[in-house]
Amino acid sequence: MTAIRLDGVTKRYGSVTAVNDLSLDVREGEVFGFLGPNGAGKSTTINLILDFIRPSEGTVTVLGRDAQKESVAVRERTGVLPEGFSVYDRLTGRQHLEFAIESKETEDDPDELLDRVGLSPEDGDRKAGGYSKGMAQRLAFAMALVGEPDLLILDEPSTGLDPNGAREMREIVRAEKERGATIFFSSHILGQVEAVCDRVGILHEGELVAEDSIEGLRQNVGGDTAITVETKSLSSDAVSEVRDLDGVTNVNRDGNELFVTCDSEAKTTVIATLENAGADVVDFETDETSLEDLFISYTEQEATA
Ligand SMILES: Nc1ncnc2c1ncn2[C@@H]1O[C@H](COP(=O)(O)OP(=O)(O)OP(=O)(O)O)[C@@H](O)[C@H]1O
Repeated sequence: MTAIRLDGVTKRYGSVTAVNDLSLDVREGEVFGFLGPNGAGKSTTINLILDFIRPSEGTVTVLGRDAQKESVAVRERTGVLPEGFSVYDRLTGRQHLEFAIESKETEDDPDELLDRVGLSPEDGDRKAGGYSKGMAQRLAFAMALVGEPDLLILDEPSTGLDPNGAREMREIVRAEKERGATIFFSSHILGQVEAVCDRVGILHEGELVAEDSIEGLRQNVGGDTAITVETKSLSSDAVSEVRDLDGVTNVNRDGNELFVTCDSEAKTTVIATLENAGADVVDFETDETSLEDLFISYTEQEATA
């Protein structure tokens, strides 16, 4: 089954065409990165998927159901982390989760959910109005996870998260995929997307200008990629595992920092391999220029077409 299918979808706001004849398939069980510069139409697409707005033309099918006619059934099976989520100031973190659990009529344990997103039981007791940006984002993520949804829609999920929080978010995304969920991950931060996504779609001025694996897209740009990984602890086993990966051409270690040169296809697995091998990854930096090139080459190609 296809988790999300958009077929010839157009959304107009007066003279503005936010999404133009968009056709897109997100496969069941994959992590799909939805990329695009500001104003490309990403939020509009998410709002169409969730039936918050209606298309001017075309059809949207989610989890095998018509997104408009069966929106309630769709939302029951979908967890959403909206962009710019604002908390209810007077409710505690735990009350937010209790509310989400009640709405979805599930048996989740709020404290387990808090723990999963790195919030302590004491944080859960606090009024969310006093939360930091990152804490509020973690809470929103926990709310999206309620009820083991078949589909997770994450709109700019790393907003407000420090590198540690972003890493934890990636781990949860991987765990949710492992559980069998489909994850639709919208962002304009390429590095975050490529560390977890199986495939990406690049949206530009309301049109899909590319739909492929990051490796596939990157092959069009070509060249080796450099990754600098900062860790808190790095075992020699983890370093060896990275060295043994196909496509890794060079690995240099300096204390807890690792410098990896690899071809485009190996890149996605380097961070995952390190994290799976128990390395405590604090932050990583990829060859941003080539990522930018990738993005720009697709978005400018269309602009000049
Ligand atoms: N309610 C609305 N009324 C009029 N125009 C709108 C409305 N919502 C979106 N648009 C326009 O549609 C286009 C796409 O906007 P959208 O918010 O979907 O982009 P986005 O990719 O999510 O951008 P960002 O990364 O900045 O969040 C923009 O030109 C925007 O101004």
